[in-house]
Amino acid sequence: MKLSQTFIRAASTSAKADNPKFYAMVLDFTRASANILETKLIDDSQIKIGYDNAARSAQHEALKRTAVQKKNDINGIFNHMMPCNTVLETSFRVRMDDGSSQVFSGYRAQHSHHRLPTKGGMRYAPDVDMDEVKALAALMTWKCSVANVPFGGAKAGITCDTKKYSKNELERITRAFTQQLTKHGFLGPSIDVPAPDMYTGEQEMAWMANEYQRLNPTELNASGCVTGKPISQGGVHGRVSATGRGVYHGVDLFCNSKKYMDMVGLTTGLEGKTYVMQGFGNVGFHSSRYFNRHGAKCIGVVEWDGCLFNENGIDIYALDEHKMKTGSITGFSGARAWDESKEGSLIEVECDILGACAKEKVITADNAGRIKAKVIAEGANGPVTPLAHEILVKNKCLVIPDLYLNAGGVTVSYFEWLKNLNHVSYGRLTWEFTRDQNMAILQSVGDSIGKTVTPSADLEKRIHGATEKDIVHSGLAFTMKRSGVKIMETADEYGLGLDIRSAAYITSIKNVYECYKEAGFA
Ligand SMILES: NC(=O)C1=CN([C@@H]2O[C@H](COP(=O)(O)OP(=O)(O)OC[C@H]3O[C@@H](n4cnc5c(N)ncnc54)[C@H](OP(=O)(O)O)[C@@H]3O)[C@@H](O)[C@H]2O)C=CC1
Ligand SMILES: O=C(O)CCC(=O)C(=O)O
Repeated sequence: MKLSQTFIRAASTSAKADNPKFYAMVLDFTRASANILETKLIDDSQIKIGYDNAARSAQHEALKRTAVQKKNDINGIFNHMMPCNTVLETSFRVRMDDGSSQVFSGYRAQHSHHRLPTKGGMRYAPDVDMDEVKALAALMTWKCSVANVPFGGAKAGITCDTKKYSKNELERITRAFTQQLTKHGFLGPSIDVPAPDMYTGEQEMAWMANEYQRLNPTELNASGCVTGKPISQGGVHGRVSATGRGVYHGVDLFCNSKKYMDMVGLTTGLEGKTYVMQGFGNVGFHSSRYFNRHGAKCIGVVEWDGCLFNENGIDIYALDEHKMKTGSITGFSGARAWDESKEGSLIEVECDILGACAKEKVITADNAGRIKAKVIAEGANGPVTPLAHEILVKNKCLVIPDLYLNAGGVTVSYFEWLKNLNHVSYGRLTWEFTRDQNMAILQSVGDSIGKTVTPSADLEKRIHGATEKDIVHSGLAFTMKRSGVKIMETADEYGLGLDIRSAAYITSIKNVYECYKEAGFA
């Protein structure tokens, strides 16, 4: 099928009430950007003849090919890149605490095998289905690629409402699903490596790793079958807060760009900016922590069961404590309850930044025109539909897109997986050596000036080598900065203005395209 025929804006046609299927929505974004990239790739292949012999003969060959042939070559690869490579839908029976049994549906989609293992989280929610898991798996491919994390994309889900099950039942559900994934070849450190997502966390990852190790007792790298584990099970420092920390780095990068802030009419820097946070789970809470630490003020929190507002700022630590104790943000005394039925949607209030950190399709063509925030931080996967995205860009809103902004989680998962394969924690081999080396430098300086040089209090704190936490934090900051800058360069190169989503997709698709192209195929 020709690319131009395939890449019709799927969501636009299926979006009467702007409620596109999630997978169609991700394909829509991907295809729109692939179309832009296709034209550029054809133009770029009108190359000048250089001096290197191998390059020259390839260039002569390229010159002989017509634009149509080039387009067909590109389409051949693009068409292979779009659909999910392999999917698993399985049902399994679990014993409940009262002795009865219940059947659950579980899904795993591996979107792209251009790099292995495939990687992506696992969510438990009452409405999870194959479409949602495929959409999230595709997003993982583009996310890993834009962040230069060497994995293909995948995602898993189990249709279940975690609030209805005991801890023992959740453990049996997780172990049973792990058995299914293992049996069908959808789990393993070199095949497919899940991680936390909505309503899963360290505990579920620990059960999964333990079950996989039980089923594969001789597998040396077994603990690398899943990331987001507790430290005692081979986890890495910093994974729990990594997605939120990455959200902060991405928002900080764009908010410190005069060019982007001028486009949306804000001053640079996070200091003094107000924000509303939708979703106060792992991603929402940790993003808020870093926003606050850098001077931003949380004026509203939105959850499915209630909303809070305080124009003087919400103490997010106290709110977290309250949610831990009561299971909900409602009833928190540090802010007033916002009544959406009378006051309208809280995500539509005047603020600088809206953190969309709950779930997909929360901003659609129906409410996009009423959003007043100048920056939307997509901590969640897929919070904005394609039609809403167009409206927001037209209204001069900077949407920092999911595939880039929430890549901090998978980036640190990558570090955890490497730690598991290396069987050694970060910093262990250099800790003492770095201290001795730094002391030797001070001694040498002292000898040459004839004085004893003692380390300052600050140097004393860092005189040892970097800790695991230091390495993870700096690796994450570097990744977010490098990919953010690359996306800005792509936006400039293609003249995309505030359409950072297309810039991120183009950057990402191009990486995967080059990987397939250079690998060749028989
Ligand atoms: N965890 C990770 O590392 C990563 C997660 N993401 C994405 O971030 C998003 C959130 O995930 P995560 O924080 O891990 O999940 P959590 O389960 O920790 O948190 C989800 C939060 O959103 C709230 N919520 C659920 N539905 C709604 C709704 N309709 N409106 C407002 N709030 C709602 C939940 O409330 P309650 O607790 O009361 O039910 C909860 O506070 C998802 O899209 C996920 O795919 C992306 C990258 C990595
Ligand atoms: O940490 C990971 O492997 C994946 C996290 C995830 O599911 C996501 O980024 O959406």
